[in-house]
Amino acid sequence: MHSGHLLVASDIVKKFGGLTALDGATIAVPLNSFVILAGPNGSGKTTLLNVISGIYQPDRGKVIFEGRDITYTKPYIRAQLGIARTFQTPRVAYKMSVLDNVIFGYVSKDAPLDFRWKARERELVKRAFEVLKLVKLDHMWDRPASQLSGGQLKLLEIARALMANSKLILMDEPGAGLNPTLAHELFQFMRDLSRRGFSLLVVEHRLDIAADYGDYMYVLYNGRVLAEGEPAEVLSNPQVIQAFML
Ligand SMILES: Nc1ncnc2c1ncn2[C@@H]1O[C@H](COP(=O)(O)OP(=O)(O)OP(=O)(O)O)[C@@H](O)[C@H]1O
Repeated sequence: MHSGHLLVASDIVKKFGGLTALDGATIAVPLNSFVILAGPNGSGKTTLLNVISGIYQPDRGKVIFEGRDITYTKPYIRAQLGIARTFQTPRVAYKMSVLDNVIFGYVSKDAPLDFRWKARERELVKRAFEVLKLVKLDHMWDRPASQLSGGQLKLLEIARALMANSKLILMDEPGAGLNPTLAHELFQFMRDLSRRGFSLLVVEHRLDIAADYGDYMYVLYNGRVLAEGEPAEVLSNPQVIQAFML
């Protein structure tokens, strides 16, 4: 089961004291795919992203990335292996330029100063520009990140993940706070990325929009997978409709 997948999180249980946030959830992300993780508030979506990125360790279950068991590996090791995470509120350095955000997002903040200096070498700057071109922010390279719009900040976070050569990008509600036009553009961009060698696992509430672009959807409910499959099909499942109404 699930052979050939980039990531498999199987039978994940995560408890917070007496509360069971995840209760045996299993999801898989194939190579080159855009997978949507949906579910009502409190169903365990963010907790599952945190278990996959290593912020939490599960009480039961396994996380397998490229065939390797990473259930108990530290977040920075997972980042080195190719797992990137973006957050609901973009975590960028607002006073730094767009270009420096891409470069220094790649070089860890606790890296020694001379290493950080080396990061400015030509090759890295060149690559940062290529990545910025990909997210269409190259014309803004010397502006402080504070001048970017909400949608552009999300693209900047994606740029940092691309700069780090990530294979799997975990995103928490990228569509939040964007107008419908921008949300469509962002999801289209994410779909394009998934056709260029990156896989995405995305927690999203704007399902009316995201469903058009995702390859596969999981719906969590009370910490378990209630339904999975092609997005349009999943969203017309009566159990799913009921879960979202409760
Ligand atoms: N660090 C924590 N300590 C205690 N309880 C937590 C913690 N993190 C999450 N929970 C609880 O676990 C459950 C699942 O939360 P989680 O944030 O994963 O849900 P979610 O599906 O992402 O919800 P939302 O859509 O509202 O973001 C909730 O009941 C939440 O209160």
